[in-house]
Order: sequence, then C-alpha cells, then structure tokens
Amino acid sequence: MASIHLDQIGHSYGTAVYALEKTDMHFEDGKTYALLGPSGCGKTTMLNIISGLLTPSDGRVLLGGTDVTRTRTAERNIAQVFQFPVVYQSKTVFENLAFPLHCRGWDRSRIATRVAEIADLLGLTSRLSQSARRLTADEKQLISLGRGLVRNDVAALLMDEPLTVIDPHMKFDLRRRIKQANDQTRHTVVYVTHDQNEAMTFADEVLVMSAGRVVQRGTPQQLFEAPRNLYVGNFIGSPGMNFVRAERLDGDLRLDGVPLVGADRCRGIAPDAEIVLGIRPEHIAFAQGEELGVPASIVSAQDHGSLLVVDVAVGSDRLRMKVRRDVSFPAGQARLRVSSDQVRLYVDGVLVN
Ligand SMILES: Nc1ncnc2c1ncn2[C@@H]1O[C@H](COP(=O)(O)OP(=O)(O)OP(=O)(O)O)[C@@H](O)[C@H]1O
Repeated sequence: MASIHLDQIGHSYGTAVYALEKTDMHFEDGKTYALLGPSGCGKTTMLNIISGLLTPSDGRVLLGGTDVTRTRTAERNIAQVFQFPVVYQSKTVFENLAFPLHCRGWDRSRIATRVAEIADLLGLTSRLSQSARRLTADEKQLISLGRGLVRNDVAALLMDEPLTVIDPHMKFDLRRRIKQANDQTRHTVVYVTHDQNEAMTFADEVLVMSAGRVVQRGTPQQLFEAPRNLYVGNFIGSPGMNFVRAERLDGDLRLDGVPLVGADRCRGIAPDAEIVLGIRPEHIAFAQGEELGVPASIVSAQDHGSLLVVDVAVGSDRLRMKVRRDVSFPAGQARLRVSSDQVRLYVDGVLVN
C-alpha cells in the first residue's frame, strides 16, 4: 500500500474552464476515501489522474513518494474497479479471481487460499467453478470487485461508482463486505460516488466536490456536524441542513423571538454581520409541556420509513425536522425545541462557529 499525493494537480480538457482546479491533496496510506459530488464535479477526472488514465495539465502525482505522473497505468501497481463489470467471459469465476495473482507469479496453493478468502467474503464460493458468462450483471460486478480486492500488495485500490449495477437490496450488504475486506487488507482506497450513503458508510474520510474543487474533506461525522459552507450542509444529510436567518437581539441569536444561541458563540462576528443558522432536521423536536419553544405551524409530513420528515413554517421560513413515527404531534400549531449546541452559525455562506 502507498500514500497518494496530488501535488498542485489541475486538469483542463482543452477549454478555459478547469474540470479539476489546481489542488494539493494527500491520501494517507491504508485509509479509505470517498470522492463525493454531483455529476460533472470532477470526481472521475481526479480518479483517472491517480490511475494514470489521464495525464494532468498541471502538477505531479506521487505514489508512495515516487513521481508517477508520466508512468503508464499498468506500471503503477494499482487495482481498479469500474462502474460496469469487466470479466473474462470464457474463464470460470475462480480463474477470474485468480488472474491478477497468476500475473504476479503466485504459486497455486497461495492463489487457492486467497481466492477462497475473497470468494467467501463476496458470497461467491458456490460459483467458483461456473463460467463467468452465465452470471448475472450483479454477480459479474462481484467478480470485478473480487479482482480488485484479491491482491493485497497493490499501491492503491481505485473504484469508480462500483455499485451502480448492483441490485439496491444487495448494496448495503456489499458495502459492508467491501469494508470488511478492506479492513483486513488496509488498501489505500479512493472510491468515487454520488451517493452520500455509500460515501458516509464506507469511507474514513469524504471529499465533497463541487465544480472542480474539493469544498470540504472530513470524516462523515465532521461533515454532518460542521459543514463548512451552505453547499455541504445541503448536500450532506437527507434531507439536508435547514438554513434560517437569525435575529440578533441583546447579543443573542433568536428564531422568531426565541433565544437559541448565546452571545458567547457570536464573539468575533461583526455586530452588523448577517448570521444564518444551520440546523439539522435531526436536531429539532417538539417542545414538551411548559417548555419554551419556537412557535411553528405544521405544513406537511412525509413518510421516510421509520421516520417522518415534517415540514414546518416558522415565521416566513420553512424548516424540515425528522420525527420518529411513534411520536404524536399536533396537526396545526406546535412549538419546536432546537438543540442549541448543535446549531451552526454561517456568515456569507461560510461556517464561523
Ligand atoms: N474527455 C472529456 N473531454 C471533455 N470534457 C470532459 C471529458 N471528461 C469529462 N469532461 C468534463 O469535465 C467535467 C468533470 O467531469 P468528470 O467526469 O470528472 O465529473 P464526475 O464528477 O466524475 O461526473 P460523473 O459522476 O457524471 O461521472 C465535466 O464538466 C465533464 O463534462
């Protein structure tokens, strides 16, 4: 395994607009990273620069400290898994999984042991002697994944939306299995996805991208708890963070007249700055009994499985809150309890506290 360093990397596909703006990015040896963002934000461009499928317009790629910017993909000692299965149709499942190990000159018994481990992990043991041609698209993609995971001596494992063709029912289980495999091998993994669930459950660190830039990188918890700007707050979470303008009175920040955040958290913020409160739907509840709460009216409720997402109006603002199905709440007017310590403050769209 190796660290990956993108040293002042940038890329343009021949136009004035950079698909990947100049950036310096370090991926630690043995950690799992997700590149997360909407279509066209530059995830695949970054991945292809790491794999060598693309030569960057600017900067250098270092694998384990060695400059590989001009080194061909085949010589970078990396494993890749793509969106669609790449299998040798004429070979059996066993032969497919064994292929990368044969190429490295492993002996037969070592290959058999390692292939058995990976097949077990991916639930392919009973299929090992079958021809790959007969498998479903799901199963073929499992083989591609298996081939990516089977070598534990690669510098890095690069995956580009590898679960796209996988049946949604299997995705959860498969994510768990890939994670489990990786916890054993401690590959350096860079995983491209536009699915935040995939990114947040799979990666040690997530890089949220927008328009050719990494706008925030952090652990799933950091991205959830302290989004650096409104874009990340919106993008992470389902539904995303609520943003409402705060009223500033006697130093406190209020929502519809109710104090939410104390003056101590506004220290250093210009007195005339417009402060926006970022509140996660998970951090709003209905106030109980005599408890002081923010007055609100219920607009609608949507079913999200075991939870309801309730749309509420507070003055002229709309907020969404997540409520357990078994919590009863009033049909019209309500009062909201907001977890003050979880409220984030933004000025000019950027997190300040
Ligand atoms: N070969 C190419 N030639 C010209 N422009 C390209 C090429 N490949 C990508 N682009 C452009 O570069 C930008 C970034 O594309 P990229 O594929 O890296 O984004 P992405 O986040 O991976 O998107 P997706 O999830 O849709 O694959 C987009 O505007 C895209 O249109």
